Amino acid sequence: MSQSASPLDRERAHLSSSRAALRAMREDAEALDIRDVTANWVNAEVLQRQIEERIKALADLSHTPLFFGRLDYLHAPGAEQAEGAEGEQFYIGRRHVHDAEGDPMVIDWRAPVSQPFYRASKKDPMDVALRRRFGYTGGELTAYEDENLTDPAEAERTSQLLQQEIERPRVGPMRDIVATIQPEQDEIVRSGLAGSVCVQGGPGTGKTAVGLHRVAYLLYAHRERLARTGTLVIGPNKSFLHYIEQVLPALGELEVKQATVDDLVAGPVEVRGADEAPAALIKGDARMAEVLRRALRSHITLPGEGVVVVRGSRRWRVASYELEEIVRELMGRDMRYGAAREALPQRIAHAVLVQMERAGEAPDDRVQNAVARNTAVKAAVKEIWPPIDPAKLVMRLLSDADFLAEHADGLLDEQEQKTVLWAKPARSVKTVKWSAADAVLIDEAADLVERTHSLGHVVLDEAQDLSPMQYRAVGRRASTGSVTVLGDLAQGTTPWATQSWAEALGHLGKPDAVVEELTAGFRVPTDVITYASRLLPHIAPGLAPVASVRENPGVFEVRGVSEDLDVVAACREALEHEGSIGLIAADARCAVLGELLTEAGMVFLAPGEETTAEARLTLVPASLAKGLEYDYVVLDEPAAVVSGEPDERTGLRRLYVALTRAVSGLVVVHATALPGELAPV
Ligand SMILES: Nc1ncnc2c1ncn2[C@@H]1O[C@H](COP(=O)(O)OP(=O)(O)OP(=O)(O)O)[C@@H](O)[C@H]1O
Repeated sequence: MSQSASPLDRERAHLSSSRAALRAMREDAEALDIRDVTANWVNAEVLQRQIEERIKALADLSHTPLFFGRLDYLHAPGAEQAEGAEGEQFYIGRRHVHDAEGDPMVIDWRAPVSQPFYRASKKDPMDVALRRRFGYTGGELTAYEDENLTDPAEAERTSQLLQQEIERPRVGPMRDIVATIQPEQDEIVRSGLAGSVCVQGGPGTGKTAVGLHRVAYLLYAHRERLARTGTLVIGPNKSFLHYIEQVLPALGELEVKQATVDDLVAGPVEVRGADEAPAALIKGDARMAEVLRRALRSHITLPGEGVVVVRGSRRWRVASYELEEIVRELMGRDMRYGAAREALPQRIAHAVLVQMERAGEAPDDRVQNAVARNTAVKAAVKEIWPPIDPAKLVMRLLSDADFLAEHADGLLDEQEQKTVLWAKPARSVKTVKWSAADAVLIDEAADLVERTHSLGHVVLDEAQDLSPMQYRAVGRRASTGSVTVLGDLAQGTTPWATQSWAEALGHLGKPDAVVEELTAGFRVPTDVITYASRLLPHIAPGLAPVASVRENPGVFEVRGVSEDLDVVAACREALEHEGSIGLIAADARCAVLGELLTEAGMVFLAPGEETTAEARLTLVPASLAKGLEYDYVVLDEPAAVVSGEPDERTGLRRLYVALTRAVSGLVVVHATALPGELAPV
């Protein structure tokens, strides 16, 4: 390229040579012939799968630019910052691209040299002279914007490209924010794997985005370790998981599992029933963990008599006091019920071996194993430390008033015990209509019997809604790993929603996690968030309102209407704007509104379904709105959203969630009076 080419042309040239380099990398991967290098077919399969994944990861996605930024360092990173040391230029993108010589063309955003792209400022330029952001239109590089971080004459200003990215209308599922992660978000994204983090942030402050980028970052920085131990993202429901499922693959991470808490504990039983709130509240209380522990341990009985082991012509007797000693010792250890049960026969056998040695025999390990398998020993173990089925244990606690009373003594009062007991005792584990809270109890019991497998890192989104027992279920899946907890106390809509992060983190087993707060709002326009924040003093006193960084003032209207057809009309008006439209209504109103939309010939989707040019309207029951966003929201009948919940505070919190889903505009339509709490404060 000639020297006279414009800077934009030069950047475009770098883009096309980077694309060519990526293509070459992909072709190299495709051409790999592994037939000669692998000794057996199992290895070949594994290797082939890795190569296929690499090929997939090297795809050049036309809608995601290969790089979005450039950093011109004053000195080569890592080199002595001596006078005269040469600077270096890096293009920052979603993945590494190198040329035929192996020199980098694009650097992964997660690499240490990329960090100043997110964090450098005039105050702390981090050895960066120039930060350049690129703007794309339909895959074409069309603009760039520079910040000369070390130039004292240049004033600090907000980036227009950044602002445009934040203001861009939303269509379809959630997208990554890799080009515009903010400094305070980046600190959370890049915090170390060893520590757990908890992020409190109001609606639209980017908690979900931060959590997903953090997983991508950790997978980059600790790929091998996490490939072994695994990562998991937990979200509130299937629609939400569907909404976020594209983000990690877009960042090149295909292996992260996603689940709801219900999915985590599913397996032993099928959930077909539901609890009334008071019962669910007690079943979700952390005291239940102790009830279960006691109930399980009550099955351990101290031996009434000793064990006699016959071997050949000799009989060996382990006296009951000796057995008792063994059992007490095992009970005193921090061992799972099942592990201790497995250890017991060996302990008894050991006691026999000691006697054999005293009698002048020289038994070896094989003899000890044989004694451990002896029928008399097995029978004793079964009696002393019987096998326990976790589901049966929970079934008995919830059906047998005496059994519950015995183990809940001093933990649950009489009324509480009555509340959790089933009206009719169950006949078998299979016929019980298990509730979601029961499944969590079974999961706790299962963990008492056998340690739950722990992952390397778990991200828990919308964490404020979990019960203490659910936190414990999540916590044991990260007992040897770390967690990222994301939530907003003001959006807690379950009867057991947490009151404080310290409490939640305690139940999760991560009391030392750092609590960070995000307050800059990227979703909701100022007028809308100001209106919604009127509810804050009633639903979460003490929490700071979100400060919107959106420049677009958005559309905001509160409209009194007289009939349901006016709601349909409001949706039709909203459809005149581009982007996605959400009609949010109390769950009980959705059927009626759905019928009216159909009669009006308007196509609509369910939450989580992907919007298309033909179908941009989603009918969202208020109970499923959490975590989602739409360009324009028509919020139907706030009073019905509030009264749809068992208590007023929950109702107002549900309303707060519904009011904060809009990116560009919110129209509140109501035929009945608005809740008084929406009056100006
Ligand atoms: N740094 C950023 N640059 C551009 N967009 C951003 C940034 N951070 C967040 N966003 C956008 O703001 C919107 C809200 O983000 P997100 O859903 O992560 O917020 P949240 O805190 O989880 O909200 P809620 O509490 O409602 O679940 C998303 O569209 C997200 O892409």
